[in-house]
Amino acid sequence: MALRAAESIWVGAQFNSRPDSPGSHARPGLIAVGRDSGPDRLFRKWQCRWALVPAQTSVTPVDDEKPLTPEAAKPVGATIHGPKEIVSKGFHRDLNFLPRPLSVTDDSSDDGTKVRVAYQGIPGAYSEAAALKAYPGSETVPCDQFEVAFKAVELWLVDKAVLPIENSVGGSIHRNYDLLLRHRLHIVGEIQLEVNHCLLALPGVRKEELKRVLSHPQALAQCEMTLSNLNITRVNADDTAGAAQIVAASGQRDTGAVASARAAEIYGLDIVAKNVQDDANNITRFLILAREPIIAGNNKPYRTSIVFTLEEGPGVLFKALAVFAMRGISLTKIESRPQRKRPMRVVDGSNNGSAKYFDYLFYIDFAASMAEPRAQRALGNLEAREFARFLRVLGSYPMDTIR
Ligand SMILES: O=C(O)C(=O)C[C@]1(C(=O)O)C=C[C@@H](O)C=C1
Repeated sequence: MALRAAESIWVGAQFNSRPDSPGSHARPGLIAVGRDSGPDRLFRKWQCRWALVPAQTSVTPVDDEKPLTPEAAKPVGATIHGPKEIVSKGFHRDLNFLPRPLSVTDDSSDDGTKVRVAYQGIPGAYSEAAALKAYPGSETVPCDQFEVAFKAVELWLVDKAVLPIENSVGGSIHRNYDLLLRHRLHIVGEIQLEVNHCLLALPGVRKEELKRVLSHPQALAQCEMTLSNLNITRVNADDTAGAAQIVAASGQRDTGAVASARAAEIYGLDIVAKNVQDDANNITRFLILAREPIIAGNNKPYRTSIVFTLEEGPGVLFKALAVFAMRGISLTKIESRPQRKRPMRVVDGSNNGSAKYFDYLFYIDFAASMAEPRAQRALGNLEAREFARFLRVLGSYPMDTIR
């Protein structure tokens, strides 16, 4: 029996199913196990595998089920491809009730209903457009804050969350980097959206009449030059569509909003100027988050996102990054964020007194899949050579290309 972990069993059996669905109970025979030693342990640690194991594991048997026989436990590989290929011997119930194994593309909910996707903002926000681009025909669920979207996934209120992480003009959305670490969701995909901002106002208003404009801070930053030229005061709002809604409700003719053409339609505003962003190529990259990771493949370009902290010493960041360069792996993004729980590090400079440094978390995206041995070795090296004090793989997922 493969992958019978002599070491610890560290992943539960409840993947891809709702807590109240019949398949969500831990079943004897099907459990996700991961080993914590061996050459590709990091990969296994992150990726987790399905294996069939006999009932005398720590899983509580469901009353009316027979324990799985060793014969039925044989086709370990079959569980990766789907429950239908599992030999049915030993089970009382329809095998379709079993939890689904992880899959590369996971775009339907377990019971065949529409995927529910959380986003921050209200209808007409760019994040809603990104959610629909990622999951056409899905049911989009507005959330008033980024953190609410994270919680909605964790609490099974939705299946996925689509959240902005960086913009080609405004840069990183730091709040979401921080939340990625604070919550235990997995990045299962990304989506890039061309953002074309419009200046919206009450019907009949000309853009010269506007004294004030409301929008999301990122959107205002993306239109910095245009708004300065028009000499308009900028006011922050929770999201672009929310700004449009406020303008529509306020009835103030001197107040406009920077938002999408769809927001103008929804909230009954006029578009007084189109494409008001400073850069014609204004692209926002969104992450797709889920409760379970996907199994990374290598049939298309993949990106992997990790976060780590470093040990002290000269050139440690250089050495950490070298583990990728030495294996020909390109880094596509590096972001550092202060460590909230340990913001300062005191380094004893002996005769010269001690110095205080800010302590950082490093978020790195690299262009390789965790299915590739070179990526597994790079991370193994990062951890084994002890450059990294803490390391977490946030996800390994197919890269999006502009469509
Ligand atoms: O306010 C919205 O419409 C959003 O979806 C948020 C957001 C962001 O947070 O960056 C998304 C895309 C644009 O870059 C501007 C704003």
